[in-house]
Amino acid sequence: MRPNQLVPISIADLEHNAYSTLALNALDYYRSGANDMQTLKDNQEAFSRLRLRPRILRDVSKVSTETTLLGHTVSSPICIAPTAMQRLANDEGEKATARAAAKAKKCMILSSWSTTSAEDTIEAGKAVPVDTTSTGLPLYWFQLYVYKDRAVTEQLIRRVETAGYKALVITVDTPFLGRRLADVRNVFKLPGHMTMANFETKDSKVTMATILDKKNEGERAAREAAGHTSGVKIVRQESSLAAYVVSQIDPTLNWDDIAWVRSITKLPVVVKGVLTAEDAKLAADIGVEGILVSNHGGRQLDGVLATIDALPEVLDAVKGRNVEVYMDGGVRKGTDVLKALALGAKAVFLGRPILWGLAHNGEEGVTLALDLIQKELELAMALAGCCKLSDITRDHVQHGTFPRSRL
Ligand SMILES: Cc1cc2nc3c(=O)[nH]c(=O)nc-3n(C[C@H](O)[C@H](O)[C@H](O)COP(=O)(O)O)c2cc1C
Ligand SMILES: CC(C)CC(=O)C(=O)O
Repeated sequence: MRPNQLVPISIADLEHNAYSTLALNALDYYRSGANDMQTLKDNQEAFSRLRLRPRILRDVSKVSTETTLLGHTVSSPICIAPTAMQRLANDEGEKATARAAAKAKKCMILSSWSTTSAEDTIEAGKAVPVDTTSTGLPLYWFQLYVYKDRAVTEQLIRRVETAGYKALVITVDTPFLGRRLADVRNVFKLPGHMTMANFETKDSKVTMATILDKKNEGERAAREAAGHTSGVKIVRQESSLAAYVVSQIDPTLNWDDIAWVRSITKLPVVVKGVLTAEDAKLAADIGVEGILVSNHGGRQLDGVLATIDALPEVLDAVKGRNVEVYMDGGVRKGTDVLKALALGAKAVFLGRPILWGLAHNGEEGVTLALDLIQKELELAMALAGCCKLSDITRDHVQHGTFPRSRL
């Protein structure tokens, strides 16, 4: 361990350590939110505006967090959100995360923009022997960005169906990339030896580096055509990711496309990026199996509600409908998980905490991150008088610090 690093006993410690482990390019990409990062900050702060209402004298000697997600039993409602390019944190990247998910029997969503292919990632998870002393199995879902080229999208769906992913999570909050200022300043790009592994063909390796090089070539040609000499400082810098999103991702995406995806696959569909009652109703009307309340970790539209604050209106809007509701954003502690479950979320997903674990030491670090927050949840449940997830109710949480009787 480096001199200023901590022996990690919380997600906050893992984050602290990652700041001195990761290269600036990767650290900034992982930690940033869009623009002023108001929503990024609020995602965590909103949890601390909620207060817990524990019950006592309930025999909490045994606590179970087992649950089901779209019909599959997993050990816990704590899951892994899709984060792109995990090999920036550790060379084993997505494989390390998949193995840690397998050991913990938790659900992992793989990003479309992983630096390990969908097949190699799930194979790494499947190679981990299953712990038969408890029920449940690891579960892998695939996050889908819908490409302009629908043939590319469909081909990817077929691949992940064959590989064994059990749901498609369509991200709907990224018609364009949010403006993350640090990435713009760093002119973020993926190192040349890493690829967007799901989009590699024999003839062309899609790397951020090649995309950026092409773009800079274009800019140089434009400057020269305008009478400037080459070597002039680039005035309009851009992150290569933003350019990649513009070139590949379909900003015309709409509800008909969600219906189209549903029509070409038997896999259940989860819509990721819902923040309002209006859209939750539309998602339920179209028949999706899951809604992930998410603001993309504060990386897209800055100034939107913290997800824990948006969760209640989404839940109210689809009450009684056949759709599971999950949330992500700012979940860092067991008590955060308990608050989200008390409000009614079926599960929570962790984004950056997994990356901090990966940066700490690959698979072991992800296992540690998952274990720390899992143990915190179990303790919080016991201290709140809950032995199983169905014991957790909306009465276990309230807004603000006034006793409920005086609100
Ligand atoms: C570095 C990074 C990369 C991400 N990549 C993706 C992605 O490829 N697809 C996606 O749907 N969401 C992506 N997200 C958003 C996460 O899935 C998730 O919504 C968010 O990280 C949750 O917030 P948290 O980081 O506070 O836990 C990314 C987030 C981060 C921090
Ligand atoms: C490649 C990016 C669009 C992945 C992403 O969703 C993110 O960086 O937030």
